[in-house]
Amino acid sequence: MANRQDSLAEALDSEQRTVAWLYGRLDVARERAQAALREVYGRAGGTRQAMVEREAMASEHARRLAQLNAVERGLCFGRIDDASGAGTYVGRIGLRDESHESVLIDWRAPAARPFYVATATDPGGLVRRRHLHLKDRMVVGIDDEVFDLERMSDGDRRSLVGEAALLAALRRSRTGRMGDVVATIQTEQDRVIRSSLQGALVVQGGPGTGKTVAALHRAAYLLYTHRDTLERRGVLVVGPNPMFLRYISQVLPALGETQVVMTTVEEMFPGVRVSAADTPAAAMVKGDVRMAEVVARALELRQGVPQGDLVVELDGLSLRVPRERCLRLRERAQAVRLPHNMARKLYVTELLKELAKAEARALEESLHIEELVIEDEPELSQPLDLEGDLDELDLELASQRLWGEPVVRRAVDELWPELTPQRLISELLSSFDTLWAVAPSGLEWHELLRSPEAGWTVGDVPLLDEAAELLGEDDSARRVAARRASREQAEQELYAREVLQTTGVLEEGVFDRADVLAERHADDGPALTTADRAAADRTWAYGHVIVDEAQELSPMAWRMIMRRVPAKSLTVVGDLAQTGSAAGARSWGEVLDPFLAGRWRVERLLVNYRTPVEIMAVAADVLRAFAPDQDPPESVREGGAPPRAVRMPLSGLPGLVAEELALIGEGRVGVVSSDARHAAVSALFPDGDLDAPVVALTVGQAKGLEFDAVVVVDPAGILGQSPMGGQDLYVAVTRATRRLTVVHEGDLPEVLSRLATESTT
Ligand SMILES: Nc1ncnc2c1ncn2[C@@H]1O[C@H](COP(=O)(O)OP(=O)(O)OP(=O)(O)O)[C@@H](O)[C@H]1O
Repeated sequence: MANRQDSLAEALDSEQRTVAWLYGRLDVARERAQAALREVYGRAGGTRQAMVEREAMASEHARRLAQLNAVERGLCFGRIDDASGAGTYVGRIGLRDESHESVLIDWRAPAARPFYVATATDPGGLVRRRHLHLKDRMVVGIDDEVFDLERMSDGDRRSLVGEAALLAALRRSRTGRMGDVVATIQTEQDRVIRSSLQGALVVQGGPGTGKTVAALHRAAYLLYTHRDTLERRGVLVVGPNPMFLRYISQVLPALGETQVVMTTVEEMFPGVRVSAADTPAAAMVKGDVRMAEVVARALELRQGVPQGDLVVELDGLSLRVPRERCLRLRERAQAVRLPHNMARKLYVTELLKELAKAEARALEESLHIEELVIEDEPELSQPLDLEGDLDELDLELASQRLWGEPVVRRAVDELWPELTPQRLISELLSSFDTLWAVAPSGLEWHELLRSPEAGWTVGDVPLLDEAAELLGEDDSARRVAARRASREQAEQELYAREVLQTTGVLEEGVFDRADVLAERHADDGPALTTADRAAADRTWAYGHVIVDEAQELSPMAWRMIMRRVPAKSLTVVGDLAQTGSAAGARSWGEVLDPFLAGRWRVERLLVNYRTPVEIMAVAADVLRAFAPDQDPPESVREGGAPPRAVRMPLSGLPGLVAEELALIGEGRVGVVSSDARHAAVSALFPDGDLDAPVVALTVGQAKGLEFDAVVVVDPAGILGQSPMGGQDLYVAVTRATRRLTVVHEGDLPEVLSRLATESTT
């Protein structure tokens, strides 16, 4: 025994020396990046070109420095030994020694792959995989997995240590934020992470199978492997709600990646803030793919269709353009297939010419010129043809003059108005007549009717996006402004640097400088990084898009997402058994085939790293009842507290939650209730944000999150709140990592009968 402990101490000691040395290399790399950054900012003046180059170099050094700072915690977490006895260290970043030999392998590099994929049956040349546990810069633990004991030295055999690193990681209390799992990525997850950038990858898996965490590591892997393409085009992560984005917000920065744009469907239309909710029936209709046709037809109704002849009264003249003529102009404008606001220019130009001719005709009529006969001047006696005499230049001048007349402008605007997406959609959804005229039969369009003042809903966002595509955006003004802003920014930076230099602040260190830069980034000034520019631009084409909780997206939302990624390089992450939205997915083929025609692949994750076996048994009952074609995942953890049901009024919740808190120690409690009970429950736990010990949520908000203990309130209400109530209950009971309590006032739903009700106070 003593012998074994000595060996362990020896092994820890030896690893400590290596780890300390690796941290030394990290410090050197940081000093170099700082010096390089300082040197770039120290350079004075120069041409604009030189300034631009300097800015690019400074960004690169600053990025490197940020990356080196991000990897401080757990720099090195693994070691793989092959039969030759050589050990390779795996860490969050790659490092080299003075002679440029690799001393730490980046977890994303091909050489690190054996660390993740070696198994007892297929060790891939490894004899041992070792996990190192660090606290600050100290090695505090070691886990070994041996693949070939025969080929290990005696010393190494004696020092074998083995609490599974994965289980240790899973046992930790939840902090309210998802952490990275670089040290314990499992083989099936590694396949997801390193799957090719090309095409669409669907990651289907039950709750807690690590879909989200694998997708985020995949983002970091893709950025590492295809840095050139993806830094230019950017990577977008779409999550289900802002709370979820906050929950996952620390994963990528901890992996040294800060340039990924994260958003939700509700935030995907710049300038629109969602403030209302749809009924399930309205959400269903808004998400129906036929809404694309509804929007297009509503727009067509706004394109040059007068009720009768167009008549404009101007200075006592009636300018008349026959309806037939207006319709022909409309046909011509539509034939060029430009977006509405651009085709408008064509229509307006032609219509003004028609009005100019109409004016000439009206003038002729008013003067009765055709009746004028001058005896000796037969030339002049010809009936005058003012309209026929107008040449192109006359028409143009007359058009310009007419365009200056408010009455003409009003008439033209009426026929082919310049529209914003907001106006088109708001007017569509609040007009019985328009909806009635444009909706295809079978679509429950009356569910859409709302007042013109109603707030925007999540379901409106894809409709607005659809409208924006059809309307087109004249972004020339924006591009000119961006160019101007970029010039101003370069000048401001030069000024800031000169100020820093003259005041000597620059010499105090790069972080002072970085602060100045950060301030500038926060300004209204120009966006500098790809991520900044992409996030502000609705029409940005991303290099890769990751969609999480993808089963919730409606067909209309998919159309919007697909526009953001013309190359169709996507990671689609979800679980068809958890679909809560009435407009959500029932099968991946149904969702993706309209865009990808079968060109997508699926990876399945089957192991649940979150929910203990005992709780998963309850969840499996729910799944069997409501989605019998879906299989629950297999839990790796067992021995959790038995899940329970408690019958009691809501007033008893604070006491019960306090009990749960005491039982889990450092961790966090999530109180997940039906929509109907949410207001009352959140009044009991008012300051529940993600970092608080207790947070009250609806099922929709809890999607994708996890807590040490979960209290599900009003299961019957959850089941009844929408046509997907069964799936909602499945989501609610799969959020716990350790303890599950179901609180009910009435009878416990049959599907939860496995839970014995504890008390009836
Ligand atoms: N390889 C791993 N090592 C350590 N922890 C892991 C690993 N894989 C997953 N986990 C942990 O398991 C939990 C569930 O992961 P995650 O949230 O990614 O699952 P999910 O499939 O997205 O779940 P849901 O469908 O419920 O949203 C997280 O705490 C995650 O950190």
